[in-house]
Amino acid sequence: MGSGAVGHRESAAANGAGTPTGQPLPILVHARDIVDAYAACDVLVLAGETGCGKSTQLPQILLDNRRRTGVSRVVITQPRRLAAISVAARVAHERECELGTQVGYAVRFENKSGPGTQIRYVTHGVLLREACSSSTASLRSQEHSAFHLNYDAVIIDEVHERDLNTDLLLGMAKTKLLERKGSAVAKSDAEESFKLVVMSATADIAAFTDFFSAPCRPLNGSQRQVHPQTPLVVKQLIIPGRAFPVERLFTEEPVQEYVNAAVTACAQIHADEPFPGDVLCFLSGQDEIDAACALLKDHLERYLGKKRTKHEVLIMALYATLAPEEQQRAIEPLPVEVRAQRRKIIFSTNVAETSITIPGVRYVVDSGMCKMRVGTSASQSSLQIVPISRAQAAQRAGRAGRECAGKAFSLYPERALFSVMPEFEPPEITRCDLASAMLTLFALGTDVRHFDFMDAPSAQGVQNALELLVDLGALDEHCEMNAVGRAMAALPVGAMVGRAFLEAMRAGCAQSMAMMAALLSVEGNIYASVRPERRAAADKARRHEASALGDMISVLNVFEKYLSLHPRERGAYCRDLFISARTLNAARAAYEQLLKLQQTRTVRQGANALCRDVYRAREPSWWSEPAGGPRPRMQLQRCLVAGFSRHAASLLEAPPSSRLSGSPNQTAGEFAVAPSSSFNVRYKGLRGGPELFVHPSSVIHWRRRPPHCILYQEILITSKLYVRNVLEIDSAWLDEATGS
Ligand SMILES: Nc1ncnc2c1ncn2[C@@H]1O[C@H](COP(=O)(O)OP(=O)(O)OP(=O)(O)O)[C@@H](O)[C@H]1O
Repeated sequence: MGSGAVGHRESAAANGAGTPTGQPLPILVHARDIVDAYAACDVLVLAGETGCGKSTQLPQILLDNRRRTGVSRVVITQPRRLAAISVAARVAHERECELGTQVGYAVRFENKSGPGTQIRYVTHGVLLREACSSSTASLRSQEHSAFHLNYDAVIIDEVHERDLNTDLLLGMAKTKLLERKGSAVAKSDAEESFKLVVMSATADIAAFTDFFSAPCRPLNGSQRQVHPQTPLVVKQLIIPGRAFPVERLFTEEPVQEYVNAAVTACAQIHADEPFPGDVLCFLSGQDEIDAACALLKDHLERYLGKKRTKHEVLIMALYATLAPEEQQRAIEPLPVEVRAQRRKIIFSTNVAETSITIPGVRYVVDSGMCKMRVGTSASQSSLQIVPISRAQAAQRAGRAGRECAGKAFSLYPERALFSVMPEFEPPEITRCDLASAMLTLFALGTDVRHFDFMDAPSAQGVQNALELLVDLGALDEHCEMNAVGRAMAALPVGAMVGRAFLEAMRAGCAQSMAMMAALLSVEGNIYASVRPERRAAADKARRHEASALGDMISVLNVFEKYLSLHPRERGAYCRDLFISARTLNAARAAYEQLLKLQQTRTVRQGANALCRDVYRAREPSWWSEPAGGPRPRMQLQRCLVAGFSRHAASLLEAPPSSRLSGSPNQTAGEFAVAPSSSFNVRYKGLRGGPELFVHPSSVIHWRRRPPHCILYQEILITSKLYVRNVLEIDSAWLDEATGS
């Protein structure tokens, strides 16, 4: 291929890199412009309509034109694991190679790529961890940032989502590129010569262009310049045209009950719109999706009759925690021969919002709502159901026009796009607990105050995170990272879980805590969602393994039993207990990784330093077992307290019929026959804040008496502030752990 010519694989065309109608994807028409722009810049900001071919084609264009681009190894990030896996599978198919060879993927706890992989799809988090883990050498140097990536091209896809990891990647990559430009030393190795592409269908491309064109702007406004800064060459490219039009329809007025409205809309589409054409309906979370599946089934059976419903409609759910086989079933097309009389209706969270193509989908129903994590302090961090942004609405609608013209039915009036929805969702860095992000930065040798954020976190957010990290012992009183902090940063779990893990290493219960930490860190519920008619059976089965100490210990019981079984028996165990085999399998991978990490020097040094530094002022015997020997699980509970003390709450009042329990370990086995009235039992966070209620899914509701003091993993805000994944504790342990 001569200079200026743009390569295009025969195989890609043969395997569907074009549209089903045979016309090339818009991005392929502009391949030459892309190659030219990429060759001439440090950072390429690329925008193009949903479905124009960015995620699947761009890495291939760069690779197939390597003589001009110099790209022989490219990494491309996706916000979610489902997208990383499914797009990698599609590209492997287009390039006629086995997934994991030339084209592969890596998501947390799962790697399907090898040394020969040239196109690697990863989640943002995986790329960040890769950059950090190869940073040790650089940390010794004060001259350069410790951001190392062994790729020629780094593509950050769906950059409009602006999750925490994306923002860290953007800042680190910019600093690295500026350092390279300013450095007099010529670099020859690949990691020093990567170029960056950021892309999306719905990003504010001017903001990205400005960010990369500007010199480093540290958070504290200081003029810290390691090298004289030669500005980066930033090119902006907009790919015009979309593969297929999408007609967007809106309601006249806002709907009151959007789950019911979504079900009605799906039923109406089924009745009125021609076949073939599957429906993808966006709701905010698993509970809503389960309810919608059941409602739609009832609705269709009433109007069509059981037999016709069964024959004509396949109702499916799609969310992050679903077993991979079920996710696969939801996204794979119906056989061609049944498409003329059969329709798939998929209720999904935003896992299907960006990047992925669900073949067969022609209609989208958008509730306009999503779940978002908010709260800049760890104790107040919560999941809330909020209106989506205009960018998300466009992404959702875009799922209808992937293979042919489609329709998107929005369950909100058109005016809500401007009166209710923000243009973009607020970057996670401006609304979330920053502790884990700061650990990453400190581990990279970057003081957060010197970091070049695209959008600065609030001063309060930074303060909250620093305080938490000091409380957890990760930073000393001068905010310098110590051995405990370095160990916490090396663990692929949140800061609080990491601290509990180190505590357990010190206390001699690391194996159980590795299981617990894995369970607290995997995405998704251990308990699979159950149809209403099976709920009683599921409750009965689950109660068998449940602990009155709470949800954390109950799932640990289940996990221990699962691991003790022969792999052949595990499937049946999960089915009998209505447990998600996929989540437990992911937890097993995480558990094994944590056991390995526990042996590493950094982590061992962190656990040793706990005694030396963090507990130096305490009685040396405070950790010793109480007279009468250890009580079951007590060690573990106390270690969890050390990590989660900010998530402690005490009972405000007991229901009239209940007496307060005494010591937590005297309550085991005290389950009532039916769930208690404790749904209304109120708790108050020990650090203040609003009243909290235990989530209805908690085993705490099976107890005769609610516990006096609890820890929780997270807050979920729906009609009330619910705490989820609850553990009973003794309030005295809090004083021990916090040294008060
Ligand atoms: N798994 C698949 N099955 C069938 N067609 C697919 C599949 N994946 C992609 N395509 C086709 O390739 C086109 C481009 O997909 P791609 O994901 O590259 O687009 P994109 O520009 O990244 O979209 P978005 O901005 O929505 O992520 C789709 O519109 C669709 O026609």
